[in-house]
Amino acid sequence: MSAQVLDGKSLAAQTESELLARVEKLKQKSGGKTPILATILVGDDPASATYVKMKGNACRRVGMDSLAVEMPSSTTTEELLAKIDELNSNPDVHGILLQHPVPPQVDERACFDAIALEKDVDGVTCLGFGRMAMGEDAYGCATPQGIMRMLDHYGVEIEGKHAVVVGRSPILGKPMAMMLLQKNATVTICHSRTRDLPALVAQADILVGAVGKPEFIKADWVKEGAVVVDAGYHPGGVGDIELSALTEKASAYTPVPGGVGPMTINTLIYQSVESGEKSLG
Ligand SMILES: Nc1nc(=O)c2c([nH]1)NC[C@@H]1CN(c3ccc(C(=O)N[C@@H](CCC(=O)O)C(=O)O)cc3)C=[N+]21
Repeated sequence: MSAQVLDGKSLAAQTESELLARVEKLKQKSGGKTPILATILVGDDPASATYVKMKGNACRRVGMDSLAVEMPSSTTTEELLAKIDELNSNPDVHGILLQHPVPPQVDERACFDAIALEKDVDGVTCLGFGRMAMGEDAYGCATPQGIMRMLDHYGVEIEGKHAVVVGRSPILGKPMAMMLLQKNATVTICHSRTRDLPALVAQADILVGAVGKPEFIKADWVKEGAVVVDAGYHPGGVGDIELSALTEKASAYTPVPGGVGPMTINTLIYQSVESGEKSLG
């Protein structure tokens, strides 16, 4: 049997039309105001610049504005902290995205954590993570939250399932594991020191590839009927999982491109609209 495609691109497009209506309503209520997402790009990495541009474009498609902040690759932690402070106290800004990665001299964790909780629509702060992990109200980290929204939309059952997350990065694997745990999955987190990764992957009812290495997870490790989520994004349109060989074996999978990527951006925009509604509505 061939697998169900968890189409993130079409779900994101469908959600955008709902968001457009919500932003329109907010504008009427607030005398023409619109939610604003501030995007911060530090340095001149072309891939990061492209992603940030895509995020700004998505804002405009739903009728929001974005405020694009660009800082040179020589930026210090202090300079970036000062910029974040300024955006925190700007009442017209409802969300702040600090694009990862920042240049090596910048303390990325300190800068993420300087983002005010109510503006942390990308879900990168320790406080937001901790609240989410405890089941308290917080904006979820964009990529894993986008994956959760997609699993929910396509009716993938999570409770009681064995979810195996390969990768433990601060804005992907770690929050992903906590979100799946929150939905009552039994969660295994694998990483670079894990012994016998293939044997653990083979146990997954839900497999999440979040290692950042092209096709690192092999198709023949995966259990028949697994739900396969590929959060990797690499040049040439491949993910972290050998997906082409899985379209018959998995029960469902996220394509690359068109799966997790569009849902990441959509979640950032979705949460920015929510933040705008909280302060303008
Ligand atoms: N603070 C922070 N938050 C992030 O969410 C964040 C980040 N930093 N740094 C980099 C990663 C990467 N990321 C992607 C977003 C969209 C696509 C995406 O839409 N990809 C398209 C293909 C895009 C293309 O290359 O044409 C797709 O998968 O269909 C991919 C990757 C967000 N990230």
